[in-house]
Amino acid sequence: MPSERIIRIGVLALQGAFEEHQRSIESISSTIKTVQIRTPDQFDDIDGIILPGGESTAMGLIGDATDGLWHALRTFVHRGDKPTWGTCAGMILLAERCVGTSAVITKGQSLIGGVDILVCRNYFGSQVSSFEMHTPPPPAPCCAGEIDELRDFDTASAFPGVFIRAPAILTAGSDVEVLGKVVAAPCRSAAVVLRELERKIEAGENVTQMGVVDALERKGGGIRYADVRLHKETNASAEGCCFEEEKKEVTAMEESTNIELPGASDGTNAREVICAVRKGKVLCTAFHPEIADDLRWHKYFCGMVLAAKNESKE
Ligand SMILES: NC(=O)CC[C@H](N)C(=O)O
Repeated sequence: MPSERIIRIGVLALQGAFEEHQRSIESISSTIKTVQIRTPDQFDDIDGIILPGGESTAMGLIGDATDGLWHALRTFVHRGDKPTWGTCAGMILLAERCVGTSAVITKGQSLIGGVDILVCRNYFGSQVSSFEMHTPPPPAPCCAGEIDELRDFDTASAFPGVFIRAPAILTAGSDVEVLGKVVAAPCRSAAVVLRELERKIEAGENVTQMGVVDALERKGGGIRYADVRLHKETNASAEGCCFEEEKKEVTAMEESTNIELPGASDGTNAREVICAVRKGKVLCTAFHPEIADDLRWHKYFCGMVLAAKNESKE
């Protein structure tokens, strides 16, 4: 195999599921290799990069503290000639706007940006609320004819989306192609954030970042986290109560603390959110394809890398 036919995909290796991505990519074909990226001088030698899932706040802190790394990564992504794929925390890094940011960082989350999306961190709940659900499959990879293993692609069956403390995309700009949506209720802290976000939007504010704590501490009309109950939870517990007194208590709490979210007409707060997008050469997925037993998203990304490599030769 001539070396120019080898594809080299970098995987940001500061923290998180980078080894799982490497295993998935390398199991596709012997012509596709991966390399762990930790320093700014490594970007010239790769044909594309994956920003893995893990913890976006931690990655931002490490990235900012590593001389030149965040600058090199921003340059790579924003130049837009080679593909980037962010999964879960990696997707958060690629967002232009982010709500539900951590209380640990007061100066805001250190984002790479590049995709006009507004993400809500931890929309689907905490680590213990991790789950798997059917999500739309990716489109067939382009240039599939060039690598045997990318052919015969199943575009019909659902993809097993693994959501681990996953973010949701709330809105996407007009230049962003939506590749997948799911219907899900926000977890309690995300519901607080969404309600405050909606209030700010109605007041004409342009929100680029907002922390959970910012949403909670608003003066006059602010709510205490401990008081918050979602419709789904309160309804379920009221039904499950054995004692009248307990039932009354739950009902009273429901009246005073339910969060009315926009679009929650069915009383469950469930809403349609976006879980996969593409903007030019940047791909984002909210879930973790690297731990699903299904290589289709990895194959789709390899198709993007192959197409960009062909383009650069023209
Ligand atoms: N599995 C993940 O990547 C979780 C992402 C995490 N909630 C974050 O904000 O970074």
